[in-house]
Amino acid sequence: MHVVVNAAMSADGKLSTRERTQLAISGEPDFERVDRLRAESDAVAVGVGTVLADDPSLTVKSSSLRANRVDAGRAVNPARIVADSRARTPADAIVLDDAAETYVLVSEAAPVERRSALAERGATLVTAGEERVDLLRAFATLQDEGLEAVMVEGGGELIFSLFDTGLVDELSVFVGPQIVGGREAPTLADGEGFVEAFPTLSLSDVEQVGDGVVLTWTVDR
Ligand SMILES: NC(=O)C1=CN([C@@H]2O[C@H](COP(=O)(O)OP(=O)(O)OC[C@H]3O[C@@H](n4cnc5c(N)ncnc54)[C@H](OP(=O)(O)O)[C@@H]3O)[C@@H](O)[C@H]2O)C=CC1
Ligand SMILES: Nc1nc(O)c(N)c(N[C@@H]2O[C@H](COP(=O)(O)O)[C@@H](O)[C@H]2O)n1
Repeated sequence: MHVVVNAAMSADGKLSTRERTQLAISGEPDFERVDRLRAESDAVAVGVGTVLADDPSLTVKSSSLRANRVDAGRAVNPARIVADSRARTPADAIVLDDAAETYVLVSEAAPVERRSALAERGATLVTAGEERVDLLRAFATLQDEGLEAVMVEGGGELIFSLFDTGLVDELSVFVGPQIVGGREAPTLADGEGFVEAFPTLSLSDVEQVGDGVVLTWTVDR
């Protein structure tokens, strides 16, 4: 499996505001780049915090990119993955529509009625971990399901955990020209934070995109 994290952050490293509502950091040229990345992926992953905050669709927006996928014998959209220990994804969340297959990663602690509600909406549930999703085990199951190229869009809690478990191969970040501030505002990597054994990165590309810059790194092993 190859895991790419892609996100957009302000110049001060924030993914959104302290109110945790969706913030347009990048513009059209970056959305097109993100759309291409999605189109190349077998699946697009987010944490349930992003589902609750943004209600994203995580689908490919360009009709020609969708057509290319179908011509190549792939599903019209990549699958969607939500890390959601307690199955809090609302039954009417857009990620549960029929535009793509959706995997919800849950823990043993997910209430039965919540699991049933998601299964009724067509989600495939992957159970791994007692209280919180065990990402290593869950991603191994996803790989067994044939998902090789996985793009992770956020948010900061999920991104930190993926670095913590050593699952990330590549990181690309659009850095936009604004300061958001706020000690409670989500950053690219939140969680508990590292105090030692920091994951290190090797810069592979720098590209100006619109009024920002996209930095691409590979993760050192
Ligand atoms: N600018 C950008 O590119 C992006 C911005 N965002 C923004 O980020 C914010 C949401 O980010 P954030 O609040 O960090 O939420 P996340 O999307 O990272 O979701 C975090 C939640 O995922 C669940 N989860 C399940 N298993 C794990 C695990 N092993 N490790 C970590 N989390 C796990 C947890 O909930 P539980 O314990 O219930 O399972 C956790 O609270 C929003 O404001 C959104 O707008 C989001 C994506 C991209
Ligand atoms: N690339 C990018 N730039 C921003 O400024 C953003 N706020 C985000 N957010 C991510 O995009 C998701 C929305 O996807 P849909 O348009 O609904 O398909 C959102 O949930 C974040 O993951 N990304």
